[in-house]
Amino acid sequence: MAIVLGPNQYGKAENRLVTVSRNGSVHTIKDLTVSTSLRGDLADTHLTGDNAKVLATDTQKNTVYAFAKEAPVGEIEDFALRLGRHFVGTQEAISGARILIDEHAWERIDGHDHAFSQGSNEKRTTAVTIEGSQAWVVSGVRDLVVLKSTGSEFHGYPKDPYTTLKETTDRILATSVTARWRYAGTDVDWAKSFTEIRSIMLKTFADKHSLSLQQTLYAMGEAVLNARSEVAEVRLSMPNKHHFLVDLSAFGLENDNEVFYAADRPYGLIEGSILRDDAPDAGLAWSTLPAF
Ligand SMILES: O=c1[nH]c(=O)c2[nH]c(=O)[nH]c2[nH]1
Repeated sequence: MAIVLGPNQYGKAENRLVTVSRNGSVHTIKDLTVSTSLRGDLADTHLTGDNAKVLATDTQKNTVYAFAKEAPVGEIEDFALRLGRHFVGTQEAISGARILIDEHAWERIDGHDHAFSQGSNEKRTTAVTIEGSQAWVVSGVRDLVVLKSTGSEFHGYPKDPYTTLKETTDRILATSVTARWRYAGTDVDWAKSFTEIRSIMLKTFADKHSLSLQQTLYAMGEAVLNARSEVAEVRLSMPNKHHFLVDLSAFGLENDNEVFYAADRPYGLIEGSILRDDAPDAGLAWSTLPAF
């Protein structure tokens, strides 16, 4: 029996980067969380502590901030591709890179030039993987919280000795969408693609009469693939944020689908992938990302 080093990567996680671009008194801000991970010929440092091939995580952090000054950050996918290609292209021992970026949204306060409010916790995300000269881009959105107060039913499920859930033809459906979509290539208008995919998912959530959150999840992914040819696969993770009807009968009150208890846990967790059956091979696109 021999003990060997398995897959490994290293980098600086969650660099918080905020940039201000000025056009006179009109400012634009970008608020990013950037994580870098490098892979390659890294056995020596693990086995003997020889760091000759280890680009320090501190250097990786500095590169993130220097790159933000040397050229406009632009779209998160472009920034991630720049960083990943730089590390792989300039460090002989480094054959691959994984760059994760979350973009935190800020909105202008009332059209103000340089004051902003953070309206929601929603994040635009990207995960770029570089291996040699190849690149894969998986972008997405996190913490996109949505609710519809009707247009959702749930019934027809098996009743076993432990089933207490009542069937319903009218319930609240609420979730916090984590979506990741894999692009077929890298020649993409990232900003336009993001905006349209987000809006397609929201419209489908709103319009689709739901018989289960699973059906809604599939419909959202299907709608994205039907409308956006640049996307090969969509993975969705959607907690069912249950809203339980409160029993008010003890007070002689009838609850006509008006008063709910919003439970925070436990929650149903509905996850799935929707893809084209002729989608190009995923390669390393999903490596080290959560399954959904
Ligand atoms: O849309 C739903 N899917 C389920 O699988 C499920 N299970 C459950 O208890 N409620 C729901 N709702």
